[in-house]
Amino acid sequence: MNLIAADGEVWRKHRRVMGPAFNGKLYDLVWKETLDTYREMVSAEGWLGKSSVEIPAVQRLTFKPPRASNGRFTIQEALQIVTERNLLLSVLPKWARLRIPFFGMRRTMEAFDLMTEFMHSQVQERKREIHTKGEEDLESDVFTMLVRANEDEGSKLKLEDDELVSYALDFIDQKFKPHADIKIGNVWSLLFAGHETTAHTLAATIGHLAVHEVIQADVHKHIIDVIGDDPQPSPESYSKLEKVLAVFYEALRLYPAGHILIREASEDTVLDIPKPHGQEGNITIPVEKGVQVSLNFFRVGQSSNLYLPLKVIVDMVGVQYNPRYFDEPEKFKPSRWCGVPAESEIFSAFSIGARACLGRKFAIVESICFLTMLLRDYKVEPLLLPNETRDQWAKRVLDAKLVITLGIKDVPVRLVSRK
Ligand code: HEM
Repeated sequence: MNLIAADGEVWRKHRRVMGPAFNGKLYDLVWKETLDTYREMVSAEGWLGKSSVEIPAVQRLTFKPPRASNGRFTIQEALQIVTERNLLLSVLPKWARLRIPFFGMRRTMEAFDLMTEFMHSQVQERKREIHTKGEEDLESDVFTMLVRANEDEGSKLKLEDDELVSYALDFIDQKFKPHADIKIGNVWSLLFAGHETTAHTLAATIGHLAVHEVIQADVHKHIIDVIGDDPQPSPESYSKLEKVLAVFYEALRLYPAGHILIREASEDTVLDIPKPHGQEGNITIPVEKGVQVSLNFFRVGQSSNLYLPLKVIVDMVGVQYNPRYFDEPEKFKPSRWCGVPAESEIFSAFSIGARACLGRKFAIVESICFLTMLLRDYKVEPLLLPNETRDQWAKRVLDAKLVITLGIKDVPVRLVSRK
């Protein structure tokens, strides 16, 4: 069980353990870490002193987690392999995983081992700190909170070892028969929830700014107005950078990383939903307790008034492209977010209500900081193929790609130094 998968009382327990870690102190830390990460990236990529650099896929940068290595490959590579491969692994019995000579299976298993070792070493380090440091000297980052809850013998909020760092995703047993052994501790679930989603959205933001020169110039001016050439802008700048937030929100609306949400009716109920945009009246759908609910409709025939509910999922792409809420929904128009209050439900890509994304502000602070620094220092241009126009680039690149989360295809760009 983990926070994302749990329901009812178990969910409440996990949320009570993790919720307090998502506070102002954490967001200041996220801001500072992101500044350091940005600087490290510029230096490690060898961009210093160059007037421009070409990046065949900007995802190569936005997907990079912290550096660490076991000599075979880095945590960066391991995490990428793990996120790409965990579904493939789940449909192979354990014994077959090391024996199957193709699909880079050995490398995949090594990546899992490295990630697991890394997680356990982090846990051990946090445990040492918990036992040796005083209360006031302990960090209040999410990882520390989770390990403390794991150490909290006798407490109602104790997290079991399984709930901390375990990982098993097996849908096939040793004899190739279907079964379900799923254990994804909170640390893994946070990694999956936070890493790919943010990385995809950053890539989509950069891709759209590359072809929307006027919008990019306006955002750049705004950044200069707010932080000037300060090499270490303070976390307080965050709340003033609303145009950077608007481009991030708009990219996330176009590519909602959490593209499906599963909901189960906890009691018999009736959904009363407006007909598609431009049509009068509502559709009423009875939903029985236990049914998994969809807000997506399938119209029977061209003109009939019969709608069949597809009772499977909440279709987040449908919500974000609904012309009832967004004019010209296919267009990249960040200005639609200007002046929208933070608590408005119109921005729903992190979901809304009790089960909304716990990492929303984490993701936003991190992304605003990264985009602000990148766009202040570099102009982003599309990296065109020979004889390709910008419009052709946009048609080729600005399209969706689905792995576990929804994202954008590889975004090739040129960064031109503004210094
Ligand atoms: C752009 C980045 C992100 C997007 C678009 C996003 C989107 C979402 C969505 C749509 C949900 C609801 C899922 C559902 O109800 O089935 C969710 C839940 C959640 N997200 Fe995020 N997320 C992002 C980043 C993060 C980050 C950085 C973290 C952690 C550091 C995080 C942690 C979580 C957690 C723990 C939940 C489950 C909350 C609960 O059920 O109580 N997310 N996210």
